[in-house]
Amino acid sequence: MRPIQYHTFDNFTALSEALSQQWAEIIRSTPGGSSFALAGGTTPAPVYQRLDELLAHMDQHNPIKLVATDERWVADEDQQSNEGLFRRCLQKSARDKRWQLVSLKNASSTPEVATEAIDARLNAQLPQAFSAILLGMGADGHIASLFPGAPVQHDDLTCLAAVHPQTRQSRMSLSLPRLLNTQRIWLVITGQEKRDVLEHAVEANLPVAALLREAGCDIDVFWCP
Ligand SMILES: O=C(O)[C@H](O)[C@@H](O)[C@H](O)[C@H](O)COP(=O)(O)O
Repeated sequence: MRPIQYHTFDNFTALSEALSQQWAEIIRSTPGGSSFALAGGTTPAPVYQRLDELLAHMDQHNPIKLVATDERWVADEDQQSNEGLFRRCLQKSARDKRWQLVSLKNASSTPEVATEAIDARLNAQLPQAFSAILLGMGADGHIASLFPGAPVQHDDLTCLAAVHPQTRQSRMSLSLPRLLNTQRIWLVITGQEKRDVLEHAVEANLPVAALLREAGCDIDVFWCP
């Protein structure tokens, strides 16, 4: 199991500054292009907003590809959409066309119907390995839309349709193998409850435990109380 490196901050503003600076340096120093899988949810928005500001002052316009770790199967303009969250948080850089979003959605009726087409898009438009993935974690230990009790794929890159256990919302998620194909893993969580969940995830066999067990790189946990 790869070590977890905890980076602890007094508040989320300090956490966002540190992570976005590290992120911007990866972008700045990768002239061939970099790619990132990004979590949605309520936690990471300030990190994306700070990166947007850093991109606005960056001279190098190195190619950047973004993909959601998972997307809710809703209209783009729906406030629940993770891709919509990225567009709202990264407005300046979106306007300046500084990055390309590879969408996890299409006009299909359900994620189940769309999986094959989305997978073909991911395979065609994303590099083999991400420069970094930015994950959140639910209080139940889920990452992306890999929820407790769902079968975990260990060698199939195929994206997967999922249903949120509480909201019953349809989701499309990157699979664990595709998420693990990365040079860096950033897990961004807040509060003591989530830190405790993470620290007991392996014994409780939570979805995040598969990440801890199978990661091919160190896991950087960015945490504040
Ligand atoms: O679509 C989503 O909701 C995310 O991708 C999901 O995996 C999220 O990271 C966790 O549910 C934590 O969400 P919070 O940051 O809102 O606690």
